[in-house]
Amino acid sequence: MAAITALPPPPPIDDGCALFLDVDGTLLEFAPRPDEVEVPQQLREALAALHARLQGAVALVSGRSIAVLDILLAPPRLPASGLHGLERRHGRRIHHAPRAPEALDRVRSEAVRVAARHPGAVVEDKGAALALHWRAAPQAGGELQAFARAALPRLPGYRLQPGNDVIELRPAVRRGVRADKGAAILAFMQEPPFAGRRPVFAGDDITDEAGFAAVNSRGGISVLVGPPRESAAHFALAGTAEVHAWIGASA
Ligand SMILES: O=P(O)(O)OC[C@H]1O[C@H](O[C@H]2O[C@H](CO)[C@@H](O)[C@H](O)[C@H]2O)[C@H](O)[C@@H](O)[C@@H]1O
Repeated sequence: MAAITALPPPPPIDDGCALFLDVDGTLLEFAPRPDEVEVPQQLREALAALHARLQGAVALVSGRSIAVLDILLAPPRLPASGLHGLERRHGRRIHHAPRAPEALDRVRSEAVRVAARHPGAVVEDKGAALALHWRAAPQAGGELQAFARAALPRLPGYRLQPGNDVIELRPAVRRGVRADKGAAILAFMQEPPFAGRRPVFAGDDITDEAGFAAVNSRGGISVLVGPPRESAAHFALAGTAEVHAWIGASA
């Protein structure tokens, strides 16, 4: 990875692109809690217009579940990958995330008890994955991260997924294959209408680095959203408002 000083803004999205978009921190402004995000109507309209213009080659690639993405952003009901690449939907094809192991129930209950000591901390149940949030309770960050690290050995096949004021416990693989945002993007790129296009991916978080590497490997356009940091991305936008302007101008 190269150190980032000032990356240029991305070029316009043209008709030959396949567009992949992270959600929180990229399309949506961060909120204190996961269920408090606001979705501008103009964003829905821009996504629908781009979906039509790119002949369907627009997908959401998120740490959220696809079910939650549909609640937040549909219509349009876009192709999507959820849970950091663990699940994927394209048309009627659905690749489900692994089942949650029984041990996760106990870990979740214990996490809820830890979070309850810190007003504002949130335990987000994502099925096979568990997210521990401290955006509204910064003092809880150390304890929640320590809890997640200590719980990891009780969940064979799981890994830690650090993020923006959050740490997640989630399966590392799906059906024996590494699951991350890069793998999800490359899977979409094997299917029409994505295949043969130039991939474009915008994201803000550590989990998005796998997506940047994937589109870079295909000669695509990788866009870091937010303040400069070490990243594999080749382009940058300052925040969600700039993302909205970029995709809005291409819709
Ligand atoms: O890959 P993404 O689409 O960016 O999803 C990453 C995580 O986003 C959500 O958490 C983040 O956004 C919340 C709402 O703004 C915020 O409260 C939290 O601090 C952020 O970490 C979501 O809740 C997670 O499940 C996603 O994995």
